[in-house]
Amino acid sequence: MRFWLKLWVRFLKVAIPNKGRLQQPTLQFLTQVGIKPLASDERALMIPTSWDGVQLVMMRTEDIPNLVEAGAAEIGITGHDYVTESKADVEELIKLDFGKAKIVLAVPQNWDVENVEDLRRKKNGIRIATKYYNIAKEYLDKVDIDAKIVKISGAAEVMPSLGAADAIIDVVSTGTTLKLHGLKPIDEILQTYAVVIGNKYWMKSEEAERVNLVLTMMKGVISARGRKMIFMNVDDSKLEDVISSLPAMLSPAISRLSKTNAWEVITVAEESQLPEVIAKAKAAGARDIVVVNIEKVVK
Ligand SMILES: Nc1ncnc2c1ncn2[C@@H]1O[C@H](COP(=O)(O)OP(=O)(O)OP(=O)(O)O)[C@@H](O)[C@H]1O
Ligand SMILES: O=P(O)(O)OC[C@H]1O[C@H](OP(=O)(O)OP(=O)(O)O)[C@H](O)[C@@H]1O
Ligand SMILES: [Mg+2]
Repeated sequence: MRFWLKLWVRFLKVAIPNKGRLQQPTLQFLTQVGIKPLASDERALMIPTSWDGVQLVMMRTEDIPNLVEAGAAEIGITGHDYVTESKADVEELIKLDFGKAKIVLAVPQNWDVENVEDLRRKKNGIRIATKYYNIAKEYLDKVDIDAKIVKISGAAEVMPSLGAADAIIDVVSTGTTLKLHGLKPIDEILQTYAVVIGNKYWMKSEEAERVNLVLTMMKGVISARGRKMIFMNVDDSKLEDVISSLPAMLSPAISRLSKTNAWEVITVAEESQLPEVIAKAKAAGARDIVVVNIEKVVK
């Protein structure tokens, strides 16, 4: 690698949304990872962090795939929809558990059209407003719908009532915005979510070690989400029964309590299974049950 490139990567740059829906959950996630922004000025676009050598670069969510491909940042957090739309040559490295939504084709509620076959038969040559031009084009070709794409950069739902388009392709989660504008979804095109992406060159370079450490910690946070650690005390006579009632990543850990005939049993469980796990352990003879949050699970 050229010397000046080596100097340039003394900072590992992580591109994150400078505004919008993904910004707060991204900052919260990075703080759990150990990358806490250290900036006082809200307008700063390059921000040092608590992880020495790691810098945050604030960018528009939809620009992040192309900028990571170009090497402006080694890794980035953006939406899977924008990675697909941009056709950027980047690697999708970690699927995150926020920013979940769907891209759908929606038409006016009062149309006698319930699915894409109806649309093809009844409404030829319609205009479809969307900010996802490439996703729309590929989809319309695949389902063989003859339509004109009206490229806009947001507020798609209002276009049919303004007469600027007949239907839309847009992002939906609760469906409230579609309903409010007299529209109904008739086909799902793509599931989207927030995702960590990486520049392909850096992933293979000698600098990848530092990038990989950040990715390992990120995966650790995601694995820990939704899991709890459970501690309990168990008398010797009940130990076998309690252990066989418990889930664990491998098997529950035990350690002898001093000056007693009892054990401390430690295990990990999915948060959703917690009431059941506690009920079973208690019925089997466990007591003094303590549940604690897990920060990271590094595999
Ligand atoms: N209604 C929604 N519910 C949940 N997630 C969504 C929703 N809309 C979008 N997203 C997710 O959030 C990401 C960013 O959304 P979007 O492009 O709308 O930007 P934004 O953060 O709202 O900012 P902007 O003001 O530029 O629209 C998308 O890539 C998608 O994964
Ligand atoms: O199905 P719903 O829960 O109603 O969500 C859908 C809305 O969410 C997004 O807008 P966002 O709130 O991100 O604002 P934006 O239009 O400024 O992007 C999207 O553009 C829809 O308008
Ligand atoms: Mg939005």
